[in-house]
Amino acid sequence: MISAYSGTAVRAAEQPLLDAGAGPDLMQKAAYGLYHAASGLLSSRRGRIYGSKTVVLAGAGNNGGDALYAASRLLARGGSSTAVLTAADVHPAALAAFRRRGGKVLTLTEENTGTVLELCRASDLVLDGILGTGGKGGLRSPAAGLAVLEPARLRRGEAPAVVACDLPSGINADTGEARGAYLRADLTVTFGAPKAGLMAGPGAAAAGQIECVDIGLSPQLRTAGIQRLEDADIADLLRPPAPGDHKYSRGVLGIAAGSTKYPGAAVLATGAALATGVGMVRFLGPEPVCQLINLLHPEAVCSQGGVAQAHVQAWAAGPGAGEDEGQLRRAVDAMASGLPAVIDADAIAAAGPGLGPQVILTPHAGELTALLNSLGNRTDRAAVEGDPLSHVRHAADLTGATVLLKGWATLVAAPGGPVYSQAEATPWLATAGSGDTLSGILGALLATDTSGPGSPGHYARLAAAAASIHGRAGTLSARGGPVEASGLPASVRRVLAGFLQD
Ligand SMILES: NC(=O)C1=CN([C@@H]2O[C@H](COP(=O)(O)OP(=O)(O)OC[C@H]3O[C@@H](n4cnc5c(N)ncnc54)[C@H](O)[C@@H]3O)[C@@H](O)[C@H]2O)[C@@H](O)CC1
Ligand SMILES: Nc1ncnc2c1ncn2[C@@H]1O[C@H](COP(=O)(O)OP(=O)(O)O)[C@@H](O)[C@H]1O
Ligand SMILES: [K+]
Repeated sequence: MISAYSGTAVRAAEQPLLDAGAGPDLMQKAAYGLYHAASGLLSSRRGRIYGSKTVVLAGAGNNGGDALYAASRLLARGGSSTAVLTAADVHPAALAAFRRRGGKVLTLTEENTGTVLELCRASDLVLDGILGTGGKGGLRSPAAGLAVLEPARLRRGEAPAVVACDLPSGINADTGEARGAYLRADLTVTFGAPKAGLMAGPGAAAAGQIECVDIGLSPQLRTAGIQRLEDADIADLLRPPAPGDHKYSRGVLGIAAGSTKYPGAAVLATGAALATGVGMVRFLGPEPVCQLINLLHPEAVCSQGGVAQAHVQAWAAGPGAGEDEGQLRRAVDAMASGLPAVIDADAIAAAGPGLGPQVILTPHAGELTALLNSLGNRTDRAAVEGDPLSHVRHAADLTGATVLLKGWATLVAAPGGPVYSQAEATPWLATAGSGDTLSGILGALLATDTSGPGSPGHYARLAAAAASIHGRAGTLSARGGPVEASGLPASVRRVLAGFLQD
């Protein structure tokens, strides 16, 4: 499990060490970690450090100090380096050390921004040390002019690798918000602990890969702001069948998805649930959709009955329900059943206060906006996309349900409890029907779960695991190209086989 902390929490953890005079030592540890990661990147891109060109973007605070000390170490290995100062009062000792090693220095102005961008693009590496956890708001002029710099991962052809020192400059370390211009990175080398702002919203998309350097803060860090499940955590949540199992002991999932208008959603949700593994799928829906499911997934048991008549361990309801009154009624009944229930798409609008954490709402940003507005919380989609962390937390607290907000980094908030962020997906997953498969995956995990409600955040962990499996399946399906939602179940099977074999 990776635990991320707000910038505020990390700064509070640093304070006793700073009070004890350990500031310079912490900075050297941070700078060494940054140098180590940057030199690894340079070696993999061009074979050696000797002869490499680095541009350091250095702001007024300690973040600039870290970056300058790291660049000094690269200079010592035969690289060349130019420091571009974005503020007047850059860390004096770090700047002096950089100069002593032969680094060149220039000051950024609005007039020379074009030249500096060319210098960056002609280099091998850009170290972003403009702003760290002390940053307030987005980048201001003249540094704001550098925000057009694209990291190598987003460019075709030659481009410098951009390495963010602690966090991409301009990103809010607590929330991941960008309240103005910000830089994007290929790699973020973060100090002490990952910042929550690297795992949510614009910050998550800007950070690139995240590497954490231990500078000895762990004993001081208490409550994580965001957690991320890793392989072992997900494997722990999976329930492969045991020798004594039969189909009912494994778990039965009730699916109320699809409508005569959107029959495909039923096929995708059912296909993904079967690929994730359940004892049985009981499918409820209108006659023509049942016929389609019988044809494409003959193992599913179909009926046009209601939720009360179906004996299941969990529900997945809502995908492709459209305005089908029968399906929307089933989703409402599933929410009220007390059983674990994934509620997606059109059915999310029926959610209100007083739900339990076993109800998992799975909105995208538009659906979350509508839900919050319906609960009297005026907001718009841009605000949700700008600060998904606060909005997903708020929705979980207002409804009492677990809320999974889809996106590049999918966030899952338990009411009053932990928040998880999973970012294994590829933007190719942003395709019609992909959300329907997520409902099926999560429904199957809920139906086969035998550990019960247990600890707070249990359902949020299952939802995070489903998002991770879905994201990995998307990445496997894509291999750098388009994804068709109907191909996802096959990849889900392969992802799970990987977990179960390890
Ligand atoms: N404090 C420590 O001992 C350690 C801190 N570390 C580094 O220190 C950083 C935090 O250092 P600081 O507190 O100096 O903060 P920053 O390095 O983030 O810099 C804040 C400075 O930038 C200015 N500023 C704030 N917002 C601005 C904006 N939007 N535009 C232009 N200027 C702006 C402020 O006036 C202040 O001078 C961390 O992110 C990390 O990189 C590391 O060296 C590890 C140890
Ligand atoms: N930019 C993105 N990068 C990675 N994954 C994304 C991105 N945008 C959306 N996704 C994922 O794709 C899926 C889309 O779901 P959804 O919007 O419900 O689609 P649909 O309703 O058409 O099935 C979600 O799992 C979401 O997390
Ligand atoms: K930075």
